[in-house]
Amino acid sequence: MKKIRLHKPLVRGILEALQSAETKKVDHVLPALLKAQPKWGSRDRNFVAENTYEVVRNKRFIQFLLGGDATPSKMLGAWLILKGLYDPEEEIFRYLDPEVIQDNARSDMPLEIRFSLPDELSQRAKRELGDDRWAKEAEAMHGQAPVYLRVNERWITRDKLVSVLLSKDIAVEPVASVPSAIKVLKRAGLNQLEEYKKGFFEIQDAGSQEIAHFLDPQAGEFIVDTCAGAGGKTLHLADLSRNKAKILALDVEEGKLEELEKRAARNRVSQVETSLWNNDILDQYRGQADAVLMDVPCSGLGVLRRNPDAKELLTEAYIDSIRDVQAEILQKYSALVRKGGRLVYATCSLLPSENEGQVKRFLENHGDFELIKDKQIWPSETDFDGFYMALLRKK
Ligand SMILES: C[S@@+](CC[C@H](N)C(=O)[O-])C[C@H]1O[C@@H](n2cnc3c(N)ncnc32)[C@H](O)[C@@H]1O
Repeated sequence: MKKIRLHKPLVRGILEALQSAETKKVDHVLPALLKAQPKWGSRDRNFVAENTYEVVRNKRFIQFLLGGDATPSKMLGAWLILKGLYDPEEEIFRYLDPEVIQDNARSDMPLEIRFSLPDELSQRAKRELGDDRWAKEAEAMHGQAPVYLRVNERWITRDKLVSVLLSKDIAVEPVASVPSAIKVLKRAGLNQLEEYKKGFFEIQDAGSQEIAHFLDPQAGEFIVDTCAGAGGKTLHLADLSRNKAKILALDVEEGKLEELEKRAARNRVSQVETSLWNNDILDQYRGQADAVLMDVPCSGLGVLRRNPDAKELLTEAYIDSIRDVQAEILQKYSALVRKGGRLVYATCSLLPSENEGQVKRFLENHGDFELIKDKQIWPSETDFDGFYMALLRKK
């Protein structure tokens, strides 16, 4: 195997991140670590970030290569060997045999090991989706997630933003099937750009963008976004309605709504009001909303590749409990929809029990609603994250 020299501080940086990631979320660990190294250039930063994420994402697979549980140091060594980066001078490669590791990687192994999935989660997905569909989706969701932008069409057209970004050497292309989406072909410091600071675009998966289009907000409407979080979809609804719909953004977490308000200021959106969920909201707005978006909490199975360390948490018990929350939100907030009004129920899950199953159960108990259309976005067919959305109408 070809030997190369690895830059020691970078190897130490990855190791430090991996050690911290044993007890903390990798999303929290990495930014702090990179911030403490202002002298690293963008290539070095990418090298550290990518390899940290990859080792976390491939944990079970790497353990298989090493014949069992292993230290972060050995895991990183094995991973770099697989990528063809081998430096026998480096401590992390000591006691590792590159040939054995490469042979092990070529051997037959179940999908749960190949894609580092917990057995319980994978069994559930197979039961609900069937083996073939799950195999395709697990593979599609295994790698690094692509980056997409959502253009704020109130401020700039998509074509114009594409040409501005290309002129700055940022490789991008429009996404044919989603009118607001641009795919970023090579990672770049997007949130440092003047265009971002001016609110010309947000960073948002293309599948996620389909949800606001599904609701089709109109100027003059009163819209409630019941699970607004930090406002990814709220802001898109505001842009599509040309900032002319009145939007009430609700959530149960204050910190997220505060973030939404900051983003709304950057997007120059003025028609959004935020509120923590409380029972008075129902009394105040019962039967008044022209449209309600329920972007409910879910297993997040469709966004696994963005949260490589979250999959361990997706036990049967957790998925069942989150389904109860979804049913409760549907039941409770549907009272906000006016007669003839629209309701969009959405998740970032692939599981029918969180998706069409929930909608079916809701319709069985709510004869005053009807299903207009629904859609499942499959990562394997789109390279977007996996989302489900259903458009219902109150009769
Ligand atoms: C899928 S996330 C929403 C993402 C957000 N719409 C966006 O586009 O960025 C689901 C949100 O539901 C919120 N949530 C959880 N339980 C809730 C409840 N009972 N009522 C309202 N929101 C709830 C969570 O705090 C979380 O922000």
